Amino acid sequence: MSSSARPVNSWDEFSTLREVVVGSAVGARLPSQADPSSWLSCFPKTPADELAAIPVGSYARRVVEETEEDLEALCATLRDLGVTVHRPEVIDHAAEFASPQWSAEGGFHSYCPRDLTLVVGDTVIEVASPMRARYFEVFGLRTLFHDYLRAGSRWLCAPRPQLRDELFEFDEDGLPLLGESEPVFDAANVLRLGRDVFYQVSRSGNELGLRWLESTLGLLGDLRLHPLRGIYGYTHIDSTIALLRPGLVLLNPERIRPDTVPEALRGWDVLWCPPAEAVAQAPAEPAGGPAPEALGGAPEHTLSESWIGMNLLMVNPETAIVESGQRGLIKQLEHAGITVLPHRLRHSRVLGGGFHCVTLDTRRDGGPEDYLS
Ligand SMILES: NC(=[NH2+])NCCC[C@H](N)C(=O)O
Repeated sequence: MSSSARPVNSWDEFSTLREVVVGSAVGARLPSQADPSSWLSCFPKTPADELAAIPVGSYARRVVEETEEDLEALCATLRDLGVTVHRPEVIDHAAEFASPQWSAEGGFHSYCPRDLTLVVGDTVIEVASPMRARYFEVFGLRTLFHDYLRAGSRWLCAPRPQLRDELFEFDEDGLPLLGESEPVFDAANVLRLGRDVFYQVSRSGNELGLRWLESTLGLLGDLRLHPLRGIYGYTHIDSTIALLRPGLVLLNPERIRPDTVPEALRGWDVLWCPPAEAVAQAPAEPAGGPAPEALGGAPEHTLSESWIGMNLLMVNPETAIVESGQRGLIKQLEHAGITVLPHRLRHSRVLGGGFHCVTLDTRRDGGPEDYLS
């Protein structure tokens, strides 16, 4: 982890990228789905009687090694573009841990730094994720956050969540829901647009989490928080909406219709994402990894839907890093004047993250602009 001499500054999803964290698949594992918080975060559409068929534990060696290759290629491209790149320190995701109310047989991964940390301007915000297995994941970034603090950044943490069983509710079909017994949300439920911030209320971010973020943003400046309800009820917002540049947004047509485009974005030009193109996922066979139940990621049990293909990273308002198999999307972006740098991310569905998920943009050129007037 190289120390950073500059404080964070990140107000949006598209201005020129200067510094970033790129996640890691080292030690990645799928936690037991017997835990309601894992079931809620990982397979919320899977009925209880099908959960047992999902292999848990360490991901297959091939998934990890190929993902690390893909992430290293991403890092090389970003460094060639002059971006300072950080990686998480290795966390023992196999370590068991517990709170007075629950125990976890192990962690998850450090593949998606986007999920647990929100950067708004000069402030690092550690969020309160509803997923128990992720409770200590952010510790892999603490050395970097200490550097940011020394460099002048502000650093806040959401109320430490208890994640008691009462937070995890179930619908009439017995499928998991997120309750309101305490404020919780993943940072990937949030998109930043200068002085405007979008928060998706869903199974990965509740109304109390929205209220806490609203109260906190009020400390950071004259910011406007836009709740998004009824668009996508599941995990994270970044395979539903991608802010490409001021005035241009990529939307998921399976989740948003012209008449349900968020009010604040009406008047923006919309690219409707073409159907996601299947990317070969790891086979189900174990790879002889350390764990007998090594997870290959049977295609029917992936953490992300196919729309993860629209989960892209803007490195500046004219340049995007997109999964190379998404040929229709690449053509559409290029037609909109965006240069696409295609990259592989072979196990994005198995591991649950695309190029926006696997990055945390800590310094960009933009500021608290008003892009909506
Ligand atoms: N930051 C993230 N990990 N985002 C992943 C979102 C994936 C979303 N649940 C989908 O299946 O489309």
